[in-house]
Amino acid sequence: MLEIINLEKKYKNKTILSNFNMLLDSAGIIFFLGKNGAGKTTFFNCIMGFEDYSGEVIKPVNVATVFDESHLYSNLNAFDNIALLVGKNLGDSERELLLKYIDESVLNRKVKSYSLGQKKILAILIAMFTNPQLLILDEVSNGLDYDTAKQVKNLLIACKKETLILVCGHQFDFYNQILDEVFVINDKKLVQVDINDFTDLEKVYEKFVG
Ligand SMILES: Nc1ncnc2c1ncn2[C@@H]1O[C@H](COP(=O)(O)OP(=O)(O)OP(=O)(O)O)[C@@H](O)[C@H]1O
Repeated sequence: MLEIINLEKKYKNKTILSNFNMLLDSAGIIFFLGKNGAGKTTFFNCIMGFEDYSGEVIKPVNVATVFDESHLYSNLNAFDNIALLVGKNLGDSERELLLKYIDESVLNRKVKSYSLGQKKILAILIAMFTNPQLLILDEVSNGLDYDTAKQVKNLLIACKKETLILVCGHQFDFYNQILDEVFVINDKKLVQVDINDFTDLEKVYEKFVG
């Protein structure tokens, strides 16, 4: 599903990511842990092809990403956003999923009136409606209250059954219970954590970064 071979990223002469290798061949949530400036977004940008790099990225054809909510059309309602950004009519199950997470009265309002959580949920749903084999979510847990975080977690659990989802973020509680694999990006290197030894992200941080 996703293979990274000897990926290296430099900005001018400064190496940010060195000799990254990774093979992910099944669906699930893959968490990338790293302190501020470790290179998580840069790695995601390389995978998406938004940055140049050396090495190889072998990825599925259909990849979706949610970096923030800025791509939503704020003067349009959710249905018009979906029509423009997904480019197809929703099927019954997709419509059901949409209504499960956002009330119809909200969906009919312009996106600029949405809460941050409603925008995030809509952005993730729009990404999912494009049927990606690979979904990349950069810091999707930022700024969510307890209930919205729970909703987004449930949505990700529903999505991860069939989709490979790469995530990063600093709210460890949010990710502890939903992740399937953990990688650490630290000191320019990518290290996979043995999931059999995994207890929680705080401990991984202390062991690999702190
Ligand atoms: N366009 C750029 N030019 C030069 N350096 C850059 C550029 N973009 C990112 N960097 C540097 O690359 C390093 C990695 O940044 P990146 O944003 O990938 O980190 P991050 O792990 O996502 O951090 P955070 O958790 O704070 O979001 C940082 O030192 C950053 O300053």
